[in-house]
Amino acid sequence: MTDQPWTRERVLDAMRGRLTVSCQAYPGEPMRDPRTTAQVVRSVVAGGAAAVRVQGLDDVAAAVAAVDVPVVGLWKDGSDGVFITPTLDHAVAVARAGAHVVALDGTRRPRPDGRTLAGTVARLREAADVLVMADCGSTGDARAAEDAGVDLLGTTLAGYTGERPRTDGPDLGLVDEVVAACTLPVVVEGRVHTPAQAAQALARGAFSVCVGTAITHPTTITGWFARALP
Ligand SMILES: CC(=O)N[C@H](C=O)[C@@H](O)[C@H](O)[C@H](O)COP(=O)(O)O
Repeated sequence: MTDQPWTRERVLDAMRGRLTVSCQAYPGEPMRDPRTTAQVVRSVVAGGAAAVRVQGLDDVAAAVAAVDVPVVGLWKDGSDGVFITPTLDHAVAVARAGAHVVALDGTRRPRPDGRTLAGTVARLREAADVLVMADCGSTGDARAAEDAGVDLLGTTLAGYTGERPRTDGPDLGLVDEVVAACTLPVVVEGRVHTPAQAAQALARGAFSVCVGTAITHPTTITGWFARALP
C-alpha cells in the first residue's frame, strides 16, 4: 500500500531513467497465480525495479497491495490482433483494480468495441485518474497515440503487428524513430534481454525501460540455457 498517492508527477518521477519489470505468467503456466505474481513483484522491487507491469485484474490488485511502486496494469484478452487491454471496459476494469498506469493496445488497428484510441482514452480519464501507456508497434502508431492523448509511448508491440521485423533484442531502430518523432516519454519494452541492452535503450533517449521475460519468465530463460548446451 502506498503512504502517499501515486499522482501523475510521482509516477513519472519514479519511472524516469529507471527499470520497470514486467511480471507475467501466461494462461496454464505453473506461476499463473496472483499470489505468485505478488511474490515476484516484491522480489523485483527488492532488486531495484522502480515500477512493475502486471497482467490480469487479480494480479494488478495483488501487486498494488504488495509493493509501494507504480503498477502498470493491463488485461490481455486473447493472443491475436488487438488483445492488450483491447476495449474501454477492459481499461476501466484495470484502473478500478488499482493500476496507476493503464497499458493498452496503442496501434492503429480497429478495436473490438469499435472505439477509437482517442475516444477510449477520453472515456477512461472520465472514469479514473490514471496515466495511460500506449503499447505501439511502429512510429506511425506512436504518432497517432500521442495525438490520441496518452501519457506514455511503449515499443511493446514492435515485431508483433507486421509493421516491424521481430528483432532478436529490442528494436532500437524504432526507439530512435519514436524519440525523434514524438515528444511524449518513450518506454522501451520488448525483447530487452541483457543489462547492456537496457542501458543502450536509455542512452538512445528513451524515458524508461521495461524488461519482462529475461527477469521473470523462468521457463523461457531455462530454454535459452538448455538450447545452448550440445
Ligand atoms: C507482445 C506482448 O504480448 N507483450 C506483453 C506485454 O505485456 C508481454 O508478454 C511481454 O512479456 C512484455 O511486453 C515484456 O517484454 P519481454 O518479455 O520481451 O521483455
